[in-house]
Order: sequence, then C-alpha cells, then structure tokens
Amino acid sequence: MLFLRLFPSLVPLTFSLILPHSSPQPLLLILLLFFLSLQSSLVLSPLFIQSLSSSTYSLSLPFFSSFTYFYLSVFLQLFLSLRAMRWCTRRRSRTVCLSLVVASLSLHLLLIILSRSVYQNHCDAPSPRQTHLHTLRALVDTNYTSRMLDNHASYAKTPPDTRKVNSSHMDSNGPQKMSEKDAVTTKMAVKVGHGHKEEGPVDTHTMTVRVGKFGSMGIKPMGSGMSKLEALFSHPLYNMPTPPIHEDDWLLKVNYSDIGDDSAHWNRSSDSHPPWLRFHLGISRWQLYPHLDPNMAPLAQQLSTHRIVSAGKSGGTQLKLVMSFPNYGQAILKPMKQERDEETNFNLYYFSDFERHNAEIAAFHLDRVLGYRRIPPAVGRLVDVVTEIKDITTDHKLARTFFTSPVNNVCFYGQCSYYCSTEHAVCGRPQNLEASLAMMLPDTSLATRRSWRSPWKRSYSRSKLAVWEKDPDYCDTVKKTPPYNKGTRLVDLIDMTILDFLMGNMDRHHYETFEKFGNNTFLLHLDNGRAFGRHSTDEPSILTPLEQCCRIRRSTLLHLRLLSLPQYRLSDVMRDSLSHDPLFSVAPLLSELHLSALDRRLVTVLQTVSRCQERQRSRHGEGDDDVIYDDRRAVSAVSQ
Ligand SMILES: Nc1ncnc2c1ncn2[C@@H]1O[C@H](COP(=O)(O)OP(=O)(O)OP(=O)(O)O)[C@@H](O)[C@H]1O
Ligand SMILES: [Mn+2]
Repeated sequence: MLFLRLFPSLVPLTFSLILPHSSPQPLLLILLLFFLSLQSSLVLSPLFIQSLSSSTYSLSLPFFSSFTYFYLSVFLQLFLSLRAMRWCTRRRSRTVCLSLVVASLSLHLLLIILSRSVYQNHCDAPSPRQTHLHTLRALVDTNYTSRMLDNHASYAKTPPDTRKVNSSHMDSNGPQKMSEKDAVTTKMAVKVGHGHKEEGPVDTHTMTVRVGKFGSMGIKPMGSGMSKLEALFSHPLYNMPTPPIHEDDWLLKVNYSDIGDDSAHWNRSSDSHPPWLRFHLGISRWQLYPHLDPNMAPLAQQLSTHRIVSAGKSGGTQLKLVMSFPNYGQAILKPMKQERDEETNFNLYYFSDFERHNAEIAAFHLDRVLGYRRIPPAVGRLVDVVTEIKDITTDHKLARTFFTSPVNNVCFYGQCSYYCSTEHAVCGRPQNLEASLAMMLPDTSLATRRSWRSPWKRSYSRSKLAVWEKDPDYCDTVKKTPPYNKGTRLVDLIDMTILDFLMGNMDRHHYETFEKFGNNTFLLHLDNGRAFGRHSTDEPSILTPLEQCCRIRRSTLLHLRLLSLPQYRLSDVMRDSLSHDPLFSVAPLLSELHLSALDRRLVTVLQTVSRCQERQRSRHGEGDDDVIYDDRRAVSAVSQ
C-alpha cells in the first residue's frame, strides 16, 4: 500500500527520465501537475490515517504513526513533484508533460477508489465462511481468554449506572420497527433454510471438517439482515450432525395399533397434532425439543393467545396456577410480583426471595441460547385476572382470595405456603396481569420423573453452612458417588451450574430427570423463578461445582466461547431472543443492566475454566486434558 500511495508522484519523475524529447516549456501544465499531486495527497491522507489507526494497518506498519505518515507523504509529494517539474522544464517536452498530467490524474483517481474500498472492506462484516473459520480458530486458541477477557473485565468494572446502553440492536430492531414487531411477537423459532432435525448430544470433535459442508447448506450468511440470534443458531457449532434417535430414546411411544387406518397421519411431528402434543412427542433422552424446532412458534403462539378454559392451583411453595386450553394443553402460570428493574432486597436471603415471571421466560431463552434445551418453553402473557382466572376457576378457595384494591385494581393471593396473603397479593392493572406460562411436561402418569437433590444444595438456613462450603475437596467425594461417577451426570450438573451462575439463581436445590432414561439423560432445569434478581452483583458461590470439579463439556465450552465473541455477544443474542416474546411489547423482559450482567458473568465462567486448565497443566503437564469432557465419548458410551 505504501508503494501504491507514492506511485502517482513517481510517475512524472519516471516518465520524464525515460522520455528524452524536448519541446516548449509547459510551465502551466507542470504547475497543474504539482497542484494535483498535492491535492490528492490531502484528499487521500485522511482516509489512510483512518485505515492506519485500524488494527490491520497498525499491525502491518507498527512504526508509522498516522501523523508521521501523513506529513511524510505530503513532503514526498512536494519533493517528487518539484523534481518532476525541473525535469520537464529542462527537457521542454509538452506532449510528455501532458500525458504525465493525464496519467497522474487517472492514477490518483484509481488510488482514491482503491483506498475507499480498502477502508470500506475493513468496516464490512466478514463473509460467513471467513467468520466461521475465524471464530473456530479463535475458539480452539487456548490463550483465547486474555485479550477478550480484558475488554470485558474493564467493562465490568464500570459502575452500572455510568454504562452506556448498547444501542446497536436498537438501531435495527428499535422503536421504529415496533409495528412490525407487534405482528411477529409470537415468532420464536428462527427462520433458517432447513427443516426439523432430530438430534442427540452434540458432537464437537470433528467440527472443523464440517465447516465447509455447512457452508453449502443454504444457511443465510451473516451481514445479510441476519440477526445475531439467527447467526448463532446457524453456526456450525449449533448444527452438529448427530446420531439418529432410537425408538427407546423417545420419552413417549406412539401406539400406532390403536389408531388404525389413520396411522399414516400419526407421526411425531404430524401437523394434525396440537403443538403441545408435538412438544410432548418430541422429548427425547437428550433434550426437550430439537434445535430450530418448527413447533416452537405455534407452541408459543398458543400459550400466549389461546383461550383459557380453567385455572387451578398447582404444587410448589409460591403462588402458581395450572391453566388449561380448549385443546387439552396445559401450562403453569407464574404471576408478575416484582418490577423488571427492581433488584431483590439485599437483606433478603435467597430462600426468601420472590419468584419472577420474567425470570422463568428469560431462563427458557438463556437455556436455548446456550444450546441446552432443558427448560420447558415459557412465554409471557397479559392475563385478565377476572375473565381468565376468577370467572372460570372451579377452585372456590382460590376464587375467595380475589379483592379490589383501593385504586380499583383486581387482586388475588391464592393459596400457597409462601407469600399467599393480602400483603403479598398480585394485582391486575386494573385487570391485566403480566404472567409467564410454561409448557406443562407430560403428566407423571405417562412419564414419571425422578427428583435429585443437588450435591451442592444450599443449607436454606441463615446460620448453617453446607458441606461443600467447608470442604474445598468436596468434588472428589461427589466424583466417586453414583450417579456422578459415570457418564455425563457431573458435566450435566456443571452445565446447570453455569446456567444458574449466569442468571444468578441460588435456588437450585433439586433437579429432575425422566425415570425412563435412567442415568443417561439430560437434567430438567425446572423452577427458575428466583433467577435474575440482582444485576449489580454476581454470586460466585453458584459456580462452586465448576470451581471444585474443574470439568466442563467441550460443547458447552465452545458455545460459551462463541457467545463471548462480539458478533454473537450473549447480551445481544438474549436481547434479540427475548424480543420475540409477546410481553416485549409491554416492556423488555430483561433490563439492559441484567443483559450486561450476563456478559460479565460469562467472562467469569471462561476465566474459571482457564484457571482450571492452567492448574492442571502445572500439575500434570501438557498431556491429557482432564478439564474438558469430550462429548463424543459420551455418545459412544451411551450407544454401547
Ligand atoms: N413445566 C412444568 N411441567 C410440569 N411440572 C412442572 C413444570 N414446572 C415445574 N413443575 C413441577 O412443579 C413443581 C413446583 O414447581 P416450582 O419448583 O416452580 O415451584 P416452587 O414454588 O418454586 O416450588 P419449590 O419451593 O419446591 O421450589 C416442581 O417441582 C416440578 O415438579
Ligand atoms: Mn422454587
């Protein structure tokens, strides 16, 4: 580039050297030539200063500061033009000098076009192939954390209220597009040019090989109007080919013999099934629903708009209701109890915290963004507490808890063991109440679930410490205890730990699995209502299992690393994902402060993993990597 930049100035000089003809002195033309050279240097230099200050150029020309370069180039232009003038004058070649002017002028024009394209290329999003190759390279780089983490770390240190709200997303999906948004509020699945794929656990082992194949699958490239969420979900790491699912790996069996002649219409994803049934039939040993599930949009649409035919009490300690739909689908409703921006009172212990409807919704989105798919779909809905609860409930005890508040809002408090009193009533405005509706899992009579106490369960006491809080080697014991001593259970638990740390959920006392699948199955992450309570602080103790065990699934780590790259930034992807929820038109489901807390916590997770790897390297040298659990081994272990 340096040569190109100086080339036009060299032209008059070389031309006049080569051509010895003499003709009358064209002083005017030569002056014009000089003027043009100088002019173009002034026009071009700012462009070059900009591109020089960008990383690529400062890397290739580290010793040129942009200003030195600018003055140097002007000086050279001047010098060379004067030399050319002298040559031309001496040789008195009018035609030569005329052609010099033309050549110089066209070269300068060419140079302007060239430098503009260089400058613009630099700003454009890289092509998808380049992006994927670049990201994959970045992901396998073991020293990866240092540079990126520093950026995040400095961000994390900024006091929350002085942080600038990221407006990049607002530019494309902001208020100006609100009307469009209303029309698509229930669209939850991403549009990608291929259909429903059945999947088992992800295989990340041979990912680099498959990048090329993936590129020809017709998936929309980044930079062509694709959102960060769509880009993430079409990334090769989220689209690993997976082994076929055996009949025994489905949670529910479809009994074709009972259906008779209609059996042709009865398959797992038949359009004739209501979305809730398709969801139930799609639950496998590995996940609740497949990646890019085409059923997700109709399911969300029904949860958020279908007529509610009954509302009844449900289990659990805090107020929640089971809602039923005309097509026999059911959902669990959790009402709004706390404003979105309100932080949980710092004097409140985790076990006294309220449940938040937006936490249930955001947890579902986060779990899906992480590639887990272990939380039942949850959507927001404005519920009319009179017509959709009070008037239709057959539960008289629930109906009796309704009252009108002093400002004429309709309130109720229901029945439960926590916060079900007049003081903790939930109120409509005047009848509209924000709530989350989570898809009901298949009834336990069809699919029994097993509840497991978390080995890292908190003491649920103000004074007592749990064993894991006192013993730094606690994981050694857990690793030897079934079911954590075999298969993926330990890394599955660590996956859950990471999800909980990101959303600040300290209330994971139990988790559930489907009995049918024994110990080789995913963990259900139910009950996320106490997540997203605080954004200004992180709770490091939630990460204890990762800290103590130093193990993580390879696929999880790769997903997390991807989400820490600017083009797939977790907060941006989450903002994007949550903007598809129907309640987004009322208010964003997570405030910007909660979104940026996600990025900050993601850095902490990655740093913890890096520390584990360093510790392992210093103890055992390079060799076997004990920190990263290779998912591929899990697949073969299960299929044996
Ligand atoms: N989507 C769902 N489908 C079916 N059952 C569910 C679903 N979500 C939760 N449950 C069941 O309902 C029980 C209570 O739900 P949840 O844990 O959310 O309530 P809770 O009031 O927080 O209870 P706890 O205080 O025991 O944590 C859960 O243990 C789980 O078995
Ligand atoms: Mn709970």
